[in-house]
Amino acid sequence: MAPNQVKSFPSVPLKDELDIVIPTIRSLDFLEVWRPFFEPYHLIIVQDGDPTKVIKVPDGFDYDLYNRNDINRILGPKASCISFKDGGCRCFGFLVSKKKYIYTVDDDCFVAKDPNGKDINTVEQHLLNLKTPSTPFFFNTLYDPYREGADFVRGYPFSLREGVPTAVSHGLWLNIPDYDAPTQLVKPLERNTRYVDAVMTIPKGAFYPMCAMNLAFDRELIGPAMYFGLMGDGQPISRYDDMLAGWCSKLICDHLNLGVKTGLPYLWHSKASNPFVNLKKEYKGLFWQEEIIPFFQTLTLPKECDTAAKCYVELAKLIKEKLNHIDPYIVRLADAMITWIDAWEDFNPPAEAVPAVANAKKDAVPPKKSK
Ligand SMILES: O=c1ccn([C@@H]2O[C@H](COP(=O)(O)OP(=O)(O)O[C@H]3OC[C@H](O)[C@H](O)[C@H]3O)[C@@H](O)[C@H]2O)c(=O)[nH]1
Ligand SMILES: [Mn+2]
Repeated sequence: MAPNQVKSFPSVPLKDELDIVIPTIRSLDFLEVWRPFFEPYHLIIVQDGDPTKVIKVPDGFDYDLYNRNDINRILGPKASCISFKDGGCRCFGFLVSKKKYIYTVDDDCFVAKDPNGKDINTVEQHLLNLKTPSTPFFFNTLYDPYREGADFVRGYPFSLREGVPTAVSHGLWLNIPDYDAPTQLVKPLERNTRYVDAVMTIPKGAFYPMCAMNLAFDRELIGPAMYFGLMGDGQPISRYDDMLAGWCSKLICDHLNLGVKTGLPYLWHSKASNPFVNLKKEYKGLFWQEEIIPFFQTLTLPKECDTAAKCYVELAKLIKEKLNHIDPYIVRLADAMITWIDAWEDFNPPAEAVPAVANAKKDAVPPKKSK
């Protein structure tokens, strides 16, 4: 069946293909409203903050919960690359998962309703987005041609209609939009009530502010690039975890001819974090990005970089070399990017890796398992 004939998607949960990763420093009570959609899946919960705090997981969910002690024990010195006191700690869950797809969601996000009043199954829509091709080389004005009731419009080159594999599916949010602190401060009461029934491929060469609140990706295609940086405690910046991963993953997707989609599904984001606290955390990013983003926009990776991991190592080197004048932190970040790839390959050995390394991880002490 040609990809543009994929019009619907079995609602049977693909529990062997996807893990759900949740970073939390608060509570997991939100899982109750997601139960119909999440219960079939394995959850990887990354508990941030005080590891002695007991975070209750509602009964009936299959999960592994990792706190900071687990991360330190499992990664050893390489744990230094995982943020503490920042939602970016979630990338530890991406590392230890063994599934093809990841869905990551924040603990203040709830099930939204579509215009017909139907609960939105975000997992199902993300899987549809990821399992149908993207069209980064030529924009289809009727948006995603692989969706029910859509197709390629007149003039769309037939040579491009197969599309490319989709690596990232970026969902959106009703109610509290993902605004930066200055915008939150001047528009504290603004709520997003606009449901746009569209999924579109972000064109090759265009970057975007990737938000991790409602995000899915193909680990096998782009997992190594989904590092959420060194943020939070002990770092000069926070809340740019997903932005860094967005810049890096989009550059690498463009280089490897992989696609990134944004749009449906929506969820309901309920918690507006404190804009004054957020400003303190993210302000350096507001002006650093004015220099970092043009760096990404003008960067070309060598053609020898034919995997996400190889691209990422090269990118870390270039960031260290070209951006270190911004702040000494950039050097630490670039080094942490390399540590991340080392840790990634410990858990996800490349085909030619020595089996002994892979076995070493089997001896790692298991985390707190579900009941
Ligand atoms: O120190 C921390 C702070 C938060 N978390 C967990 O991360 C998730 C997001 O936290 P929060 O809802 O407070 O963030 P927002 O202000 O809504 O903005 C988010 O936008 C999307 C990205 O996730 C971004 O990183 C956030 O800035 C939530 O699950 C918290 O429990 C944490 O683990 N450690
Ligand atoms: Mn939030």
